Amino acid sequence: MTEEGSDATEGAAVRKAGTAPGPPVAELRGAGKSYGTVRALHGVDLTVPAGRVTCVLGDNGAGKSTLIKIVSGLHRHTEGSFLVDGTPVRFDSPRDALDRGIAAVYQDLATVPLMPVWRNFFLGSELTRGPWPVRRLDIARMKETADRELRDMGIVLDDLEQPVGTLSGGQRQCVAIARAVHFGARVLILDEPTAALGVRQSGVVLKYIAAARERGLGVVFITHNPHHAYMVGDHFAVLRLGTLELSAGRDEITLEELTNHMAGGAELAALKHELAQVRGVDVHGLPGAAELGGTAGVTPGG
Ligand SMILES: Nc1ncnc2c1ncn2[C@@H]1O[C@H](COP(=O)(O)OP(=O)(O)OP(=O)(O)O)[C@@H](O)[C@H]1O
Repeated sequence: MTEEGSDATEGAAVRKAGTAPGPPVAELRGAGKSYGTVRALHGVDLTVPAGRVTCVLGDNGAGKSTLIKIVSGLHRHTEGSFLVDGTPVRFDSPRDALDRGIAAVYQDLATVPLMPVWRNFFLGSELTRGPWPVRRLDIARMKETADRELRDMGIVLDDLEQPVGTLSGGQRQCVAIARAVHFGARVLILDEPTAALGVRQSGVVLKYIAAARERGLGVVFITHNPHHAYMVGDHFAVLRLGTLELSAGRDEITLEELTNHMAGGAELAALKHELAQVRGVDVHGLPGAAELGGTAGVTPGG
């Protein structure tokens, strides 16, 4: 695969700015989910417009997985509402979500490592030719289509016959993104796509996130990395203990403020104070309470 612009910093260059967001494809209104007595998510408002990257950030246990499970049809919300194209929905399965154009790409991708790239691209939706009962796999058309779709997303592989397991983690994510786009996704949910990747591979994935947006998809980018989020994000939602702590457009928040929100503001200041008592720990680089208060103008949860 040729990886153009594979430096993470180039992600910033491909971020589209200044155009009006498309209509919301998916929308959560006061949505929440309880597992028995555990309230994993509560009162969350989130809009996923076409042609925009909506970043959902949060620490471990913040509720990110629960949120994507609701939007991708794995779990049903137990409070508030979930709308697709302005109509309230309740999905029974990921298949229902896919039928409405909502596709999720998970960290542990559902690919078969030993199968060629083109075969994985069409896994479960193989093209066939000829009449029943002599219908056969249309290998030529699958290869040609996979090649075209990958190229259209700027992904050039030397050999589509290579097993998908030989691709890097970033390349596999890209194939999964191109696949979702080909099969008609309008909303792409990416669950921590850069979590296990180095800087270079993360840059590649960020580039394809931007490419999906350029093709008019609404992208939900789940991450705990504010730097990655800020390179491509148009809107930022920070979850904390199951509620929306912050919801801000790109022009309403700086990277520094977003990072401070993710760091847990007051908690980090308390941690700094505590660590300052420990010999051998340098806390000079950590922001103090004063620096962490700089998010005025951002509407929490708005
Ligand atoms: N099936 C479940 N049954 C009971 N509690 C659950 C279930 N799934 C999640 N929770 C709880 O809901 C809360 C939110 O979890 P969730 O997995 O959505 O967070 P997360 O932000 O995705 O975290 P991580 O980054 O660690 O995956 C946690 O307190 C978790 O323990």
